Amino acid sequence: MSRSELDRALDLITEIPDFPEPGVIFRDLTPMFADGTAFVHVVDALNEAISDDVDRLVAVEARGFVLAAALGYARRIGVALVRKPGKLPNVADRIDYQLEYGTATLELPVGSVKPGERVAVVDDVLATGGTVAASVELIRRAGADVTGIAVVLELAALGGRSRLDALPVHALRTI
Ligand SMILES: O=P(O)(O)OC[C@H]1O[C@H](OP(=O)(O)OP(=O)(O)O)[C@H](O)[C@@H]1O
Ligand SMILES: Nc1ncnc2[nH]cnc12
Repeated sequence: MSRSELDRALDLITEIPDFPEPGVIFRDLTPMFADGTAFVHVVDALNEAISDDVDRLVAVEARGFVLAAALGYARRIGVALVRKPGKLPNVADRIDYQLEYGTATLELPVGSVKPGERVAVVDDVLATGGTVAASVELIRRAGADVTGIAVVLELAALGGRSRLDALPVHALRTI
């Protein structure tokens, strides 16, 4: 894939000022997800960024699910669906964390990550890093190893990378 095709795909991400609250510039990836060509290029680029020896993907509700589902299908590996609270009937573990705009809780389904597995975390946006850091903690508490993190967009000013214990973070675009 040429760089310009991926750039064209990422250029579909739009900036929405003051959403979901005043002062936040929200990066809306929905136009990129809605464009079939862009979606293919973004998923292919994420796939290249994730090491070949990964046993499982972990994704966070909701936008992370869309990316991880496509990647899991392409690789023929399973996806652990880390969810917002109150959705899962069988919770293995839960963690509270800070978001750019508020606080949140994430829950890991029972049996979705197994001890000793090599896991990559997939999400759309890395902002403060709270979401990915919480996912990494859930994975480690389940006894698995996080080998890397792949995101579409990194908001560097929010310092997410520094919260991730020097884990390899691959962002398709950093702004
Ligand atoms: O690095 P952080 O500061 O933690 O922020 C990044 C997270 O924020 C967004 O999720 P959001 O909670 O808005 O949920 P959504 O995917 O359901 O829209 C985004 O999809 C990431 O998961
Ligand atoms: N500014 C932002 N835009 C989109 N998703 C986000 N998640 C956290 N901060 C975000």
